[in-house]
Amino acid sequence: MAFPARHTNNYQSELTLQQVSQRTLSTSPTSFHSPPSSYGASALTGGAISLANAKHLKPFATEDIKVLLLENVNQTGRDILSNQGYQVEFLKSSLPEDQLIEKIRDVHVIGIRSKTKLTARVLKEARNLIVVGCFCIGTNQVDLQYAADHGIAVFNSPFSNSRSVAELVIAEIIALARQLCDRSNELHNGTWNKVSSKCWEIRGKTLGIIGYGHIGSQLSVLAEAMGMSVIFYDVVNLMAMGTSRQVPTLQALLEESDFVTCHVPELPETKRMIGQQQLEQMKKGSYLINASRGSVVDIPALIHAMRSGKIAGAALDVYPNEPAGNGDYFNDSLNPWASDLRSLKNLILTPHIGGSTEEAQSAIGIEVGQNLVRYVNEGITLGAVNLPEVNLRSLTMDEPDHARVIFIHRNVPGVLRKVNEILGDHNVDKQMTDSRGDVAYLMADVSSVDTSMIKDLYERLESLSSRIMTRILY
Ligand SMILES: NC(=O)c1ccc[n+]([C@@H]2O[C@H](COP(=O)([O-])OP(=O)(O)OC[C@H]3O[C@@H](n4cnc5c(N)ncnc54)[C@H](O)[C@@H]3O)[C@@H](O)[C@H]2O)c1
Ligand SMILES: O=C(O)CC[C@@H](O)C(=O)O
Repeated sequence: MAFPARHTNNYQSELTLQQVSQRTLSTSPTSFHSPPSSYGASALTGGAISLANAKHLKPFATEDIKVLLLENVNQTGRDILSNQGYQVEFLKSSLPEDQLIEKIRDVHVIGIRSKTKLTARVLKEARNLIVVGCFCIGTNQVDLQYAADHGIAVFNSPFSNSRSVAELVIAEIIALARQLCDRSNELHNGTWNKVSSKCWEIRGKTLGIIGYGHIGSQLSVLAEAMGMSVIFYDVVNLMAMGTSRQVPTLQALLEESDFVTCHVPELPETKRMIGQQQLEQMKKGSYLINASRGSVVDIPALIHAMRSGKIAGAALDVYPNEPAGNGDYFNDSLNPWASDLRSLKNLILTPHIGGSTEEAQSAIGIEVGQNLVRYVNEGITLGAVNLPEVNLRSLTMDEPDHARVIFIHRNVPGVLRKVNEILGDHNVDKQMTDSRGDVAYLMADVSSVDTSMIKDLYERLESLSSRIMTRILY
């Protein structure tokens, strides 16, 4: 490459009118909705209503964008990236750290799901990386602060699989109440065991939801439709859906609920938030469900509570350690209590499939794929989880001598003055800057730039002491 790492090629971006108008109107991450698949089929893949006047941005350097997609990212996302002309390498599983480090050294874009740990140690080796796409909701697997401090944007799909998780939990509530999996397993083994003892309807029972965000609130609506009473506990004061009710403490929720289900993110405060003490506070004969993160429930404590009969059943979709790919890995060397867990009755164990439906994966592929393309091609950070959200309307063919300058920098006094001195020989048509913590993101479209000036602009911006990363798209 002619210039230091972390500047990038830029490819033609073919935009639909629909996208352009959404882009102009959207200023908040909450305004992002997962597009239906019919929308996604045309978006960024040569849609019928492409904006003829959109400027085709040219590469800054001559190399192609290299993309590494791990963990079986959906075809929709793969297509969006391949159709841009990027070099896309696709792997079905995640990679052990040493192999990940080898691969990540070259790539500009990486797409992962929940298994790939992008720690500071790994990201340090990612010399060319400009953006991470988490093709899922959770972003706890990425060191978001390290990424921001090094100008690497991180995107996710905040609610494309929420409905899938909520539906799985509904299925589990009924399955636990009826001991469905045990009866099915017995009959698979030839045993007819027709019992009604300790099998219940869910109508009239109380569901306690811990974490009333996208998934928790969706679940609340479904559970009430089936005749359950819903209470929830959340650190934020939230509007209750239907006739559900927020309770003031976790203990209040645990003491009142017949079913307790966890939908909190992985945070220091949520680590083992359901441990021995909380299990003791639950009603005798109640049920526990965890489809959030494996760190949230203390599993040895749950094993103890189930053996003692305090907890009548449980469903786990997530575990402290999960294998990198499919296979017979769920054993004691992965998690020391695995065989104890596997021996329990009325315990549903699923391999982190809460969001694994065709609908969810397809929508996630489209949403994250589009975010990545928009960031690589145009520097737009709308929806980023670790950088300020900055957006400018697209350059058009009527602006042939324009360049888009992106300057990610430390949020310290005096930077704008210095940047504008550098841009001062040109007309700054539009500019936006915003900060998030210690990192600020400046995007400016400048005119009267010919290609011979770009190297100079780039080098002068790179020489500023506040610089984290400079990109110039033209
Ligand atoms: N099993 C799966 O396949 C699967 C799929 C999607 C998401 N998830 C997990 O589920 C989590 C929740 O997803 P979401 O989309 O509903 O997230 P969300 O951010 O919309 O909601 C999380 C809620 O938890 C609350 N919260 C945070 N800390 C809390 C605490 N200490 N006590 C009580 N409430 C607290 C927040 O205020 C928020 O309302 C994700 O972070 C992800 O880890 C798992
Ligand atoms: O698909 C995955 O690997 C993760 C699913 C889920 O935990 C999420 O965070 O969206």
